[in-house]
Amino acid sequence: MGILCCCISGQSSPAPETGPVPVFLAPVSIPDLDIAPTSPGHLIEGDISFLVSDVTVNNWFSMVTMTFTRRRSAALGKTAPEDIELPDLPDETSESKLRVFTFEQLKTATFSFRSDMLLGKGGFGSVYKGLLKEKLIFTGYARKRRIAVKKLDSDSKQGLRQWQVLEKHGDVAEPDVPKRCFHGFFNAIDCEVRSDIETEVSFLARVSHPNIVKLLGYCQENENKELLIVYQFMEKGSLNYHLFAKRTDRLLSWATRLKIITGMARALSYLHTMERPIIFRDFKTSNILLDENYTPKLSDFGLAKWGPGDGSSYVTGNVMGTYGYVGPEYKKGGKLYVKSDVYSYGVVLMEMLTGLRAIDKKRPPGQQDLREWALPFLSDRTKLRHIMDPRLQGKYGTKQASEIAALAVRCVKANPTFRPSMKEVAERLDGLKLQKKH
Ligand SMILES: Nc1ncnc2c1ncn2[C@@H]1O[C@H](COP(=O)(O)OP(=O)(O)OP(=O)(O)O)[C@@H](O)[C@H]1O
Repeated sequence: MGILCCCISGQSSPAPETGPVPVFLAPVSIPDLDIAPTSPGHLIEGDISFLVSDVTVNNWFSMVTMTFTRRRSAALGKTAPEDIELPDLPDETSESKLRVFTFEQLKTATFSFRSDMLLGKGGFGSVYKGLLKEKLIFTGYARKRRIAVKKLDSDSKQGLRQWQVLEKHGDVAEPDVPKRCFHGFFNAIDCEVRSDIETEVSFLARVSHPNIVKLLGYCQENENKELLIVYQFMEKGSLNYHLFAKRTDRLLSWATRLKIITGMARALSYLHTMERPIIFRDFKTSNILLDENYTPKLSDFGLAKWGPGDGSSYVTGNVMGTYGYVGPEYKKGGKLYVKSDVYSYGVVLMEMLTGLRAIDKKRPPGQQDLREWALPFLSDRTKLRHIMDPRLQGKYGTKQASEIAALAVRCVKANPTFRPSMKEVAERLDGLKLQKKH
């Protein structure tokens, strides 16, 4: 892969007072990033390499001009150096744009996978916070870009675990657990048997949406048997951490809840209306991540599956998902529809209204399954307030809440054909003009 390096010239002319300083960019092919500091105007060093190799010249141009503008503003006392932020990586994530990391790079970024960098553990590995050093030599400013690194356990059992969740409750037959095997990240998508991590990367590499977590790259070092995935860092972690917290400092306001459900409806609608639809299959609060502004992003495509591509309405195969969120047509009948995601979305809507988990064995009998218990309250406007999350202390839009409750009831209909499409759900939520503040 050719690497572009931007050289700057023409610095002798005085910089204008406003607007970006003119810079001249010359693409130069260089063999690696140990650039001899002899050519004037090198802007980069260290781990900035991925920016150089991944961004287009346009991105480079905006980065350079921005840096100049900020540097000059800083000199004029307008901006403190620590305010400097690098532009985000390009939005389009495609296979070719993904960065291939070495294990050493990710080890350094996570301080050797230090325990205090651990963000959480999931079905097939642990997720660590990482800091990638990026330095702009020209300005002398450095910054660390935050990333999230998912490290696959050597013996991943996610598929098995998901099966057990369903099986424990006696809802499915003895599962035929797929054997773990590795096809390579991008060849696996059409294989019947593939690992969750392959599925995750191969789907995430094909999608791009503001409400879907961005895949930045991966590391696949066979000699070390290491498989790692690198994502954008999501500051506030997963939705369930906030929604079910007892602590009031993690309380999600009504406006934030609306922002989250609207963003998720858009993400699912995007997946379902792709040329060949993608069924997410494991929609739940722990797979919704929140950034610093509580913008929600769908994550964890480990169970995602291509939807029907031949005009039929469902696909079949092993039943996978999480108990409490799986529609009856799939759980009992093994038929997976695009609208099976709509069912799971409806259950999440109920959780967002009530602040209660989809399934909680600690609740009194009759209340343990949220869908069963909440349906009569959700269907009757006059009863809705009895089940609204008490932590909201009544601070919610009554009309909005009843409209969302009515949507939830439609989403969890036993027959998938009676459920709305995610496109319709997204449009209805948009129509409520919900996104004023969080
Ligand atoms: N991009 C990210 N930024 C910040 N935190 C993250 C990110 N991805 C995951 N995490 C954290 O790591 C935890 C584990 O994530 P992971 O996707 O492995 O598992 P999960 O979705 O919680 O569980 P499972 O995979 O079993 O469904 C999450 O709950 C979340 O708190």
